[in-house]
Amino acid sequence: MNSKRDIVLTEVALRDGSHAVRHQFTVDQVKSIAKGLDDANVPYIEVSHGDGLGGSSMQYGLSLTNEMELIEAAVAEVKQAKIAVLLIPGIGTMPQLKEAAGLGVKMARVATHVTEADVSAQHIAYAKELGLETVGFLMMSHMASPKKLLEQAKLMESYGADTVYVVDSAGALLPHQVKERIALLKEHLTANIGFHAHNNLSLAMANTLAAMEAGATRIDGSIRCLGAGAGNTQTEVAVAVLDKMNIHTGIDLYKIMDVAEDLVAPILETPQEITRGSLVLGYAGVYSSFYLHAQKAAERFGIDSRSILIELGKREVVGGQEDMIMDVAAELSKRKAEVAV
Ligand SMILES: CC[C@H](O)CC(=O)C(=O)O
Ligand SMILES: [Mn+2]
Repeated sequence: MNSKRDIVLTEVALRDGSHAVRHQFTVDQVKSIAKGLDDANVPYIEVSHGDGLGGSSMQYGLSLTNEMELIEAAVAEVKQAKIAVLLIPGIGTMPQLKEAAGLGVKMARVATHVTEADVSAQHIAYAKELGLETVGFLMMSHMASPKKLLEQAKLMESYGADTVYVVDSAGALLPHQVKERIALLKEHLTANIGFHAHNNLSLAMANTLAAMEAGATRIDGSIRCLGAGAGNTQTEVAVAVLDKMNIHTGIDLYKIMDVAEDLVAPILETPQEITRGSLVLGYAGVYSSFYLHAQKAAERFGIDSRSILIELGKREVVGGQEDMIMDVAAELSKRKAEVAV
């Protein structure tokens, strides 16, 4: 197989998909999926808690299995793929990054809210010091103007990021908005440009193609759409579409289809589809990882999860503010009770 890839895909189901399975991945699941992805020649496989290293907590959701065990298991299974981790400064720590590097991780993706790139400086520098390929990951990119996004991307590049990602965490961006953002970064950065989509408005594939057209050379996918909210760009679909466009991903189409059908589909609690909840996430521009929390809060307070998500969107909540979900739910439920009196 020709090994030169036109587009480099990072498979995120074993990290972003952690949100969708309430962080309940087992060692056996990670082993079999990582092995299948490696065998299909996927170049990068991200493994961590959904909120990155150190995410296992009451606030973000407790992991069933220590993520270092999952990372170690994935590293042991792969022959050619590189294992990546996500780290959000303030949630994950430098010692955890060091531990992951010691286990054989090859790439660190340092994620911040789109307007807070400055908090990634130390972590990006440390990841480089550890010899890791390093990505700056600008989350909730729909919340910043293209000009602001460029300023933040430049910061990450100046800290040493090899690649800077535009991250559509809420699946809220429209194709022309993706194009505008990626094109601007492409014009002004020397780092590789990446794009991470969510499918809440059914635009993940279209947005990924728009990003590539504007110059992105790194993309993310989640197999069987196993990611937060409605999932990400579906990896096996992206491989098929890009193949039809004569864009070489290096990934074996039949093998990746089989991993999706035989290994990933059976572990989904419900099929990954655009439910009204995930649609509202994209429409309101709220973090996909807030979805399950909002559902729980809605059940607890007897209100519609959509009202919670729309209100969170109005308040422009950012990752790390999951505790606001219960506050908003309590407030809306109180308002509802007052109106009923
Ligand atoms: C809370 C971290 C988040 O899941 C990272 C990510 O994949 C995104 O922002 O889309
Ligand atoms: Mn994501």
